[in-house]
Amino acid sequence: MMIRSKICGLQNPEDIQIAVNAGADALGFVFYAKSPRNVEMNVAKSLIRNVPGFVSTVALVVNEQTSVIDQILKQTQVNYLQFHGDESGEACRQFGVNYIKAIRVNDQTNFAAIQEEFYDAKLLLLDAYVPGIPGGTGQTFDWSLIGNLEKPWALAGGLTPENVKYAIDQVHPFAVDVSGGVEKSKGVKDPLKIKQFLQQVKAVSNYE
Ligand SMILES: O=C(O)c1ccccc1NCC(=O)[C@H](O)[C@H](O)COP(=O)(O)O
Repeated sequence: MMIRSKICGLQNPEDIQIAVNAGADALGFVFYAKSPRNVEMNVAKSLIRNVPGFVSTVALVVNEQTSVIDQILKQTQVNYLQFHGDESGEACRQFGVNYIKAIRVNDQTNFAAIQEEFYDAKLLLLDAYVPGIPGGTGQTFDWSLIGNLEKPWALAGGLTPENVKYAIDQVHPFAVDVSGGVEKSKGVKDPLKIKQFLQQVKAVSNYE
């Protein structure tokens, strides 16, 4: 089966080009001022405008005001919203735009309740739970905590070119999502690691 991939935290046209050419299915843009990967609206607008068709663009937000999200949608015409905070299902669906809900998994995570709350999410994105950090932690989590999910889900959290094949073999996600694992330093993408990561994902996809 083909495993879908998203490269997250993109901030410049060069890295986008590398990711697109190497076959990324989706590109993530962080709209969260506290993140080293944050993109200003005008920059995001120009970056997203130049992403070719059939490559999805995703705006990441954390407990953001409705008016700001309205602006993101209006200015960038991004394809998906990805919610990383404590947003309810109702808060996520109020924009009438396809959305992804990030779930920071720990031993308290109730997968049945999540599936019910976010029944119309296009994907659930399972990420590491690190207190006080909403995402992009670079940490893996205990994959044995992943419960039954009927809807497609993406594995995130601490993935790298070195461990992504193993991770896919272990938990069989619909998609994988990476940020820190394809960086040289916090917030600075490494073109070689982006290519290697996507090559690894495609290699698994070919034999699965
Ligand atoms: O990247 C950030 O800084 C960030 C900040 C706030 C909310 C979400 C954020 N990123 C989310 C992601 O990039 C994804 O969850 C990613 O797949 C996981 O990150 P990583 O463990 O660094 O690969």
